[in-house]
Amino acid sequence: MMNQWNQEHRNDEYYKKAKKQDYRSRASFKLLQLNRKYKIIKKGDSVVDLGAAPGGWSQVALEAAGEDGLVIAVDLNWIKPFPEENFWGIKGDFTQEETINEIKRTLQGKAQVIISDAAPKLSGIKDLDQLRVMDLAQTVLQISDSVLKYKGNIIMKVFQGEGYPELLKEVKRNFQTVRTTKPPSSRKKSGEMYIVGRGFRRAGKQN
Ligand SMILES: C[S@@+](CC[C@H](N)C(=O)[O-])C[C@H]1O[C@@H](n2cnc3c(N)ncnc32)[C@H](O)[C@@H]1O
Repeated sequence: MMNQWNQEHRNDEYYKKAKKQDYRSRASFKLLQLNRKYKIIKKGDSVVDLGAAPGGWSQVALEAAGEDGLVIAVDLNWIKPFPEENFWGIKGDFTQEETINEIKRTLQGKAQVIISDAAPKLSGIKDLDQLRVMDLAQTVLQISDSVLKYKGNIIMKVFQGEGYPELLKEVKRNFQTVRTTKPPSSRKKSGEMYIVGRGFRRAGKQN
């Protein structure tokens, strides 16, 4: 018998839309809505998608960046490849240096955009989970230091709680304009928030 979560999920408007429009996840609509509002990904952009499986955000990024763009998708889990030649999947842990090096090798330069919908495995212990969420978000910021182009953009998922104000401050130090937002397709009862940063301005990094 179907449990309550599955039942609610299947009745969900965005779940149905994702099925109908051939998106791999309902999460696709979050990036669609964020990108429509903030114009983060443009044609020809190189995009690094951190925590990308099963690939719903990558699909949207591929559409937004077009055939002259590049999408590199990284996840602990295998991501079924897309037919587009400008898609590159990496199975790996982005907290590990070898994975970062593989991203850099594939990029052959730097990315205009980093998107991260990454979420750690939850233990159910609230404080520990918040710590893991914040650790992962800090790692995403560190990756932007070496992977993102000067004036590049970022979208990252976070959960409000311990460590969130400090993280937000750090994003504000690193980007010219920063917004926090919850797209309409993000479930109201979910504590997730998205930080949108534009204009990466790390000192001395002009490329
Ligand atoms: C909510 S899902 C992403 C959904 C995706 N944006 C989509 O639209 O299909 C979060 C993903 O983060 C991945 N993840 C969490 N920690 C990771 C890490 N350290 N390295 C790589 N992927 C990670 C998980 O494996 C999971 O697939």
